[in-house]
Amino acid sequence: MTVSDPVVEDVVATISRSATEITQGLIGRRGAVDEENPSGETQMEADVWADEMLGERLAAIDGVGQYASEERPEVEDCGEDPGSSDAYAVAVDPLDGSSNLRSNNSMGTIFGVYDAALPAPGEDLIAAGYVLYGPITTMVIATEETVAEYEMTGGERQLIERDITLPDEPVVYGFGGRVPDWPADFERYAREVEDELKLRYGGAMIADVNQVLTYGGVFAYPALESSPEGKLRLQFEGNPIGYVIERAGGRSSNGVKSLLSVEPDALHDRTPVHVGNADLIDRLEEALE
Ligand SMILES: O=P(O)(O)OC[C@H]1O[C@](O)(COP(=O)(O)O)[C@@H](O)[C@@H]1O
Ligand SMILES: [Mg+2]
Ligand SMILES: [Mg+2]
Repeated sequence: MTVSDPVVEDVVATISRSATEITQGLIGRRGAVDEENPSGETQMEADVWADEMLGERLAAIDGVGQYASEERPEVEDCGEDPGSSDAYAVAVDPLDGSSNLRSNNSMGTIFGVYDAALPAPGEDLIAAGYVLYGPITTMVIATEETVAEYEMTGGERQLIERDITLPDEPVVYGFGGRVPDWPADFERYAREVEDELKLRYGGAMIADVNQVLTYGGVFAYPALESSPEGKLRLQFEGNPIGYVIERAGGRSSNGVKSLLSVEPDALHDRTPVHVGNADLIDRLEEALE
């Protein structure tokens, strides 16, 4: 199944082809480099390498006017200005969960295609999705039409399921941050959820969110006492994942409202992230009031 917008299809096909190379290229790139990304986090060799590969390939697509990534400070202009023409902007988290490289656990690649110049609110997304490097490599793509899952074989994607929606009965939860660093109102909510659902937390948002999409439940990287904006980045993580989960019938929230309606101030803004079954996110917002 191809995506009906040709530019989005090109973006998706480019990421699909790169996914196999990324899994193979992780070997030998599991160490840290002596640099920090714009969020002040240590970069791994594979973070920098995957960003360079995806940046070069995505910027070369006709109709992609901007490329931005978690790993580089500024938006790269690569053609038309997305704010004033037919071009789109692509925002990428080249490797999500790269601290899992050393321990060889799951990771992902996240992308969002915005019909606006970056930074932009998630309401300007026209497509978003992710690659999950698990025991097999899969891809989830959300567009205005559908949410679909693919298995990746040798750079080609094979449709497994379309019109994916979150199961009605939630099963799993995963919450990031150290418990003593959780604000008291979030901790009270977490205690309730713990009684109802099973813990699944693996340290890569994509892997944890894919469990929520598959089994139903809630994923959060909440506001912390030490970091009221949480850890995850709105443009590269919060918005794309909020879009996927909302397109699949769930809800996203920064604690107050949909992640997609948050106006960004800067490219690398962080935000508390909560996504999952609608009633679990409604309860979260009530708990944080
Ligand atoms: O190590 P922690 O605090 O549990 O953080 C894990 C979270 O941080 C992240 O790894 C941040 O993403 P990056 O690896 O892209 O920086 C998320 O994928 C994950 O949910
Ligand atoms: Mg990430
Ligand atoms: Mg990353």
